[in-house]
Amino acid sequence: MSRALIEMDGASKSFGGVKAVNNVTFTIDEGGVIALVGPNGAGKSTTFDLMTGFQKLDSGRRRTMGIDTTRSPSYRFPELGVARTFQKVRLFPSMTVLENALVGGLAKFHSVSAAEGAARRALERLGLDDRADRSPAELTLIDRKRLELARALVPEPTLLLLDEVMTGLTPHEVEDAIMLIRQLVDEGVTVLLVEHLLKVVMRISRRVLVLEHGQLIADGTPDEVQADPQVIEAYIGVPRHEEVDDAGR
Ligand SMILES: Nc1ncnc2c1ncn2[C@@H]1O[C@H](COP(=O)(O)OP(=O)(O)OP(=O)(O)O)[C@@H](O)[C@H]1O
Repeated sequence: MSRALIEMDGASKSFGGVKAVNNVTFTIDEGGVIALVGPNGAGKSTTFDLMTGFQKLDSGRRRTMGIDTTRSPSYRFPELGVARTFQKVRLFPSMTVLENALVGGLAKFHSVSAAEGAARRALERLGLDDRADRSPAELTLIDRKRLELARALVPEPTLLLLDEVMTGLTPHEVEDAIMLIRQLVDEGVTVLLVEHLLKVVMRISRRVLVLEHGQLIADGTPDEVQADPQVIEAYIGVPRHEEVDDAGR
């Protein structure tokens, strides 16, 4: 069996009376693309926050690269090989594009010049190197997303968590994003996606986890998950025969 990168054991998180994540257990093993899907408010982003130390677990445990990180803060994760993007792009407006990318490498490299080298390589990869000295305010939405992805790549992660990076992209931009994800996988990066574009998810993932109301209701291959009645009911909300009818078959 391949190496366990992140193990969540009985993870729970509530906000007031809302159980955002409710006793969830899963392991993210190494290799390929894995997706975390579910309806709006199912707890996907909170699960990402719990996996990366951006939210404290109310109960349950977390291991990262085999180390108990249940109480570790978010800044420890890049050096462990885990990086992420956010659903709402988080950039520093008073810093340049290069500086925003470079921040992603400080915890890993412990030297500004090494982090700057990695940041320049990541910006080049995302096609932003010609705007390194600009303000992020001058970038379009897609380029701000690219910059956030560049920042996540700077520490050269083993596991990359992408929170809805394809939302709002044109079909052409989605294909570019898929190509980049596949290149990263070829280089040995494991990619965990939260994504609403189900067709894309089913095309590129080897494994799909489904959350509903904070609980894990399915975990399997795209074919297994799409055939699961609980998933069809909860997530797609349309009985299978109606879907088939819609497709004109
Ligand atoms: N910081 C917070 N404070 C209060 N409630 C929160 C907070 N973060 C999330 N929630 C609530 O927890 C639940 C799960 O939210 P979460 O954002 O994790 O779901 P999601 O699956 O990522 O949703 P979406 O697909 O809409 O992004 C929702 O009911 C949400 O309103």
